[in-house]
Amino acid sequence: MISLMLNQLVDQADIQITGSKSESNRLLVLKHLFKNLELLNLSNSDDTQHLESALKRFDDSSEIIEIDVEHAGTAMRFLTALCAVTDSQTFILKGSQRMHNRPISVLVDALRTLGADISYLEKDGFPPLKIKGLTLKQDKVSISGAVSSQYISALMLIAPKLENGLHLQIEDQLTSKPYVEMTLQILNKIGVQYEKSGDKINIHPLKEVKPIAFHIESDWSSASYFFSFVAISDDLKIKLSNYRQQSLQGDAQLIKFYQKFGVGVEQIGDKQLMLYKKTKVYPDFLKFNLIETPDLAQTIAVTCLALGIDCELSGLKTLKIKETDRLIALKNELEKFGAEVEINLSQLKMKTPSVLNSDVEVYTYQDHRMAMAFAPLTLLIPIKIKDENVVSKSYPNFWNDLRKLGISIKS
Ligand SMILES: O=C(O)C1=C[C@@H](OP(=O)(O)O)[C@@H](O)[C@H](O)C1
Ligand SMILES: C=C(OP(=O)(O)O)C(=O)O
Repeated sequence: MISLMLNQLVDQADIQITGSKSESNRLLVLKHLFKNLELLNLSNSDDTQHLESALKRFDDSSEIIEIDVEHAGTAMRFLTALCAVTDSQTFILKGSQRMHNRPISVLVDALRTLGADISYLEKDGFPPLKIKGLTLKQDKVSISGAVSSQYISALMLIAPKLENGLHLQIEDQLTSKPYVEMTLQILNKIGVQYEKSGDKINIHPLKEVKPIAFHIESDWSSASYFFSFVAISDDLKIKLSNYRQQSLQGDAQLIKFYQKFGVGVEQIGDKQLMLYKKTKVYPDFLKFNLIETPDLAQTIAVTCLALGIDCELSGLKTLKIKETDRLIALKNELEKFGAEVEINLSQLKMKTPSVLNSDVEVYTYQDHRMAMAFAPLTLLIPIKIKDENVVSKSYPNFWNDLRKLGISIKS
């Protein structure tokens, strides 16, 4: 447990966040498949490190290669597809207890349709998995986009290595769409050809890529906590390095969302953004659909709480199967501060209190984003955060970076 307290808020802080974990994890898989990629500004998140260590294990000579990705969702999903096409090796893919309760049958069924040999080792539909790598011959599959976009990205990443590429038909409403776009754009940058028309994606095979250096933009989901700090502050400025307003990451939509919270963004040169407080006039009520940006839900809910803005956040159906059931976790913790929160399967409605309760201990439910989303409340009241080390899943330097704002952090 740590106690956070505002010492003396600085006028301006310079924050350097490492590369996007989503871009990093896609590129690591592609580098494994195509070799010729040089990756700059790779994420230092646990999730990326788990994937990197897992990929090193592919050279093991053991009969069965056992890989543990702990809490890393993209690593679990991307490796499932990659192991399935790694001919003549057998893998056991497992994760944390939570990972063993995050569904994977949509991806496993799609890979089986393509000819993969995958079996469930415990509960049907969930990791751990046993995967016997094969050369997959099929090239057509339909897959639901409603549960997680990561299943679709996983298939797209191995697609150029399939003999005839892959014809994907996405069924149902696609969640987290910008992550699928990101995968397509990254594939395209390394030379993979594709056609996309409505719910159909056709990815062409590619034998090899020309040597290419890829400069990974810093992580927009991690930047969200600083947008929240600026929104809650009177006049804080934060300079973020390695960001562009035009991004492969859907969470760059933060700029649009945080305009409503009075945050302005100025581009400095090619690669830096300055966040500043533009206005202190906000609406009393805000409605956002976050189906494209689920990782921003917690940050936005806490900013609303801090600014006394009642809100209705929708498009949150997938929050239940992330690091924790984020809808329940949010309701529990927002209510500790005095908010009235109603949740259903895909929505959160909040009525904010006129004064925030103090002396609150925020529980984090093994979810990095619970810890980081609540931290900006420190600008208003001292708070305590339980199991603070969870942040390393995506942003290991988070607490050190908060010290740069003038916040004292004591264990
Ligand atoms: O593809 C990716 O890199 C991600 C996709 C999203 O997951 P879902 O598609 O499961 O919503 C997002 O929440 C996750 O943090 C990263
Ligand atoms: C949901 C997340 O990650 P993943 O699904 O990759 O575990 C996240 O980082 O918020």
